[in-house]
Formats: sequence, C-alpha cells, structure tokens
Amino acid sequence: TQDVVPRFGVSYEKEEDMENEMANVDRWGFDAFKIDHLTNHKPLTAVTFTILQERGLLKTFQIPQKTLIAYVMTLEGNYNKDVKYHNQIHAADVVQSTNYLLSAPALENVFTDIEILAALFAAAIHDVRHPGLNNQFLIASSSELAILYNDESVLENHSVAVAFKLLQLENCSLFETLTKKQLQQLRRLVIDMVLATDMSKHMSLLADLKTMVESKKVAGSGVLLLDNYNDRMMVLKNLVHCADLGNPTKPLDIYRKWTERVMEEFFLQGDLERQKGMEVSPMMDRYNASVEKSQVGFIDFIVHPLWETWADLVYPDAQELLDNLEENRDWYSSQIRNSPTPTSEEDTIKETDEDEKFQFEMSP
Ligand SMILES: COc1ccc(C2=NN(C3CCN(c4nc(N)nc5sccc45)CC3)C(=O)[C@@H]3CC=CC[C@H]23)cc1OC
Ligand SMILES: [Mg+2]
Repeated sequence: TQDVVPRFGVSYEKEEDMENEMANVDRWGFDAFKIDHLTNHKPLTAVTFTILQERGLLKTFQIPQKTLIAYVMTLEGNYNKDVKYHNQIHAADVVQSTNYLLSAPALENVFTDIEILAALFAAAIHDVRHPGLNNQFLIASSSELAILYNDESVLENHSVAVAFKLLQLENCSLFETLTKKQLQQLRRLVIDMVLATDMSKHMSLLADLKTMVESKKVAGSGVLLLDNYNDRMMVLKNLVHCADLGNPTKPLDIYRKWTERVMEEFFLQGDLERQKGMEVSPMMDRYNASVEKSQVGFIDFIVHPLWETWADLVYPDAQELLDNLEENRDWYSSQIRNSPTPTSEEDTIKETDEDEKFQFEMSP
C-alpha cells in the first residue's frame, strides 16, 4: 500500500501558513522565499510535488509519490545552498513560473502530458550543482567542467548530466514507469530546454520566437496552432527561458530580493576574478557597479524584448506580467542615484517647459 505522504511532499511546522502560501502556487505573485522558510529549505520539493500532483501527472505516468519525493529531495540536496541566487529557491521559482506559463489559456491543450512533464522537470533540474560562477569564468579559468564540455554550455550540460545521473540512485528511478519511447522523448525535450537556458543562446531563441509570432497561426478558439515538432520545441524552450528570466516581471518586493541575491553572487565572482588577476566581468565589480543601472539595462536589452514577444504569442494572457515589468523598470530607473540624465536635447527642452508650466500653474 502507498504509505501516506505529507500534503505538500515535505514536513513543515506551521500548517496554516503553509496552506496559505501554497494556495498561491498557481499565481504569478507566489513567494518561493516564504516556502523556503516554511519548509526548512525544501521549496523545490514542495513546489514540484504539489504541481505534479495537482496536474495529475503522477497518476498519468503511474509515478509513486515516494519515488518523486525521494528524487526531488535528492535533486534539491544537490543545489548549492551557499550560492546566493542559483540555488534551490531559484529552481522552485522557475518550476512555479513554468507551470504558470504552461497554464496560459492560449496554450490550452497545446502540449502533451510528456511535454508538460518534461518542461516542469527541466525547470526543476536546470541549475543543479551551479557553483555560483558563470560559463565565461569556468572557461577562462580552464576548469574541469569547461574541459569536460569543451567550453560549450558548460553549466547547462553539467546540470542535465547530474540530474539524469541522480535517476540511477536507489529508489530515485522517477521515470521507470515510462515506456522506452516516452523516456527517449522526455530526455530529448529536457536536454534541449535546459541547454536553451544558456544566455548565449538568447538572441537566436528570441529571433525564432519573433518569426513565429509574425506568422502566428491560431485555431478558431484562439489557441495556438503548433503543428510540428520544431515549433513545439522552440516554444517550450522559450517558455522555460522566460521563466528563468521572470524575476523583473514579478511583484516588486519579490523582484528586489532576487536582484539582491544575484548581485551578491555576481560580486563574489568579481572578487574572485580580481584576486586571480582576471578581468572583472561586467556588473560583477562591487566597487564600480550600479545595481539600478544594471537592472534597467537587463530589462531594456534582454528581459523586455523577450517578454514583449512572449506576450504577443499568448496575447492577452501575459499582459499583467508585461505591465509589472514596465512598472518595475520605471522604479529602478527612478532609483538611479544621479537623476536620470535626459538622453537628448529635446528632452532637456521638454524638461524646462515642464518646469515653466509647473511654475505657471503654481503662481496665482
Ligand atoms: C534579477 O536580476 C538578474 C537575474 C538574472 C540575471 C542573469 N544574467 N545573466 C546574464 C544576462 C546578460 N548579461 C549582461 N551582460 C552584459 N555585458 N551587459 C548586460 S546589460 C543587461 C544584461 C547584460 C550578463 C548576465 C545570466 O546569464 C544569468 C543566468 C541565466 C539567466 C539570467 C541570469 C541577471 C540579473 O540582473 C542583471
Ligand atoms: Mg542557468
């Protein structure tokens, strides 16, 4: 008989707080930090178990609950708790965000169960064993991993390999009930989605998404029509990539916590580069950084172009997320220490006019 497992897969003290927070698991404002706290640092297990259970995927693929819990607990234990950003809370956040994006009405009944399972699994594993250092550093320092993976998507290749190795552990054989064909298909999907989280693939991924949006085919019901493997794969890669770049689209208080963590991780890498006499990477020099300017640049050059295109693809399902993003961009811009200098002549004139108008209104 199936021995009873805890409701959210992990043990926790405060039953009511846990229920209240996990009630948000299908909302964009979900707070992974609170779940990390409430589950004593097991947010990835709680989120992954709850979502797979809720989607009925354990039943569909006959996956025993205790096997899932054993696997994800082991996976979670292989995230680096001392790494400030690329840790198990980030993984839980990306699983929850991936789940939300998969639930968009424009994508209803578009993906198969194996594709959905693959996307959620890819999100859960995508940064496992992340050392808190980026690919450029590992390559420049001729690390073991860079040698092993010939400088190609080093971290992403490592995370996929580690995750699939863990499946061979005692009582962690998560996919033993899948057919050989299903496992082959899942493995291909997962490898492609995780490798696509390498930022060096961002521009080509976005170009493909833009091409699809321009030629978007929708069925009568408004649901997206993806009638070939390459289109489905490309949308899934972009979906997980959007989840991985989701921080600036979240409620500001949550977004600011991610910024604090990522900058701490970047600055530690910058410290190491300085110590080793290497060139300090952009945004990683704690003595010459503007956290606010980095966020405005990150949004303007990377996050907004991607999310604007995604929002077109699933219009109108991501409008609120795009609004959050634009509001958050303005907030960070307003926080830039010296006031945002006008970028051009006419801005300066406009500003002066504004002042005059203002004074005019003020005076009796
Ligand atoms: C919350 O705040 C953040 C969260 C995550 C990141 C990441 N950043 N990058 C890169 C992005 C491009 N980057 C840029 N480089 C240069 N030269 N100019 C510029 S302008 C603007 C950016 C930029 C380098 C870092 C990664 O690969 C991470 C691993 C995978 C996904 C995103 C992760 C970043 C955040 O805030 C910055
Ligand atoms: Mg990554």
